[in-house]
Amino acid sequence: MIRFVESFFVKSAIEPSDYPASAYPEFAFAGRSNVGKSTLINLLTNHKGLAKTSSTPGKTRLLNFFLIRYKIDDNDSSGFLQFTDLPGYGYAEVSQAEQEKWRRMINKYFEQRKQLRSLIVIVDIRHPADSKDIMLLEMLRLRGIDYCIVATKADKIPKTKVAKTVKDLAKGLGLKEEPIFPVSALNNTGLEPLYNWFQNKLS
Ligand SMILES: Nc1nc2c(ncn2[C@@H]2O[C@H](COP(=O)(O)OP(=O)(O)OP(=O)(O)O)[C@@H](O)[C@H]2O)c(=O)[nH]1
Repeated sequence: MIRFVESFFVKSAIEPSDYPASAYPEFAFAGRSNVGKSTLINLLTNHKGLAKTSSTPGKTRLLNFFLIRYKIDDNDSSGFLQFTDLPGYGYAEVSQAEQEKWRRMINKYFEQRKQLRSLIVIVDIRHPADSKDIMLLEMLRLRGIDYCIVATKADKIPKTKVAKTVKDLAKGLGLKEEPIFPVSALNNTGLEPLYNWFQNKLS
């Protein structure tokens, strides 16, 4: 199984000319503000302070690039990949103009970042598919960008309801073959299928 054994913050950027030049396979994380994006990055990398976490929505407004060293035990291989933490979208107090700025920033990233392997779209398991999530998925489909969904905060609903909630969410988001992974950062559950997914994307 793949493990992320070392992780480093590389830089923050807005414009493509400032993106780090390295061409390692890249995975980007996106989602509405406060869904638990930073928490998920920290959990996956087992590095608490890597992405800043905060209970105040809308803290992440830049693209943050991270370098990750991975190891795969099964075949004794290792290598590097990059994570990009994309700014959160859809916080309540943000104006139309700010949202348009966000769309432009993200579109530029999708256009320029040829090493982008896949996007991890993060949603809160308790909230039905939101128009902002759907808009992002449409952008990805139009560009033919691969993605999966992570439904965070699975601990906030009864265990017996997780499977049905995930099914409804997949339907609401218009998913076809794309996987959806329920995860709880509080209980540290649901990560193995996601690690598996990363490993498959690298092979
Ligand atoms: N119960 C529970 N709380 C979680 C989980 N994941 C994240 N949280 C909490 O949700 C809040 C927001 O988490 P963040 O990781 O800062 O969210 P974010 O999406 O990075 O937020 P922005 O920086 O605003 O984009 C924090 O209080 C976390 O502790 C989870 O799986 N379960």
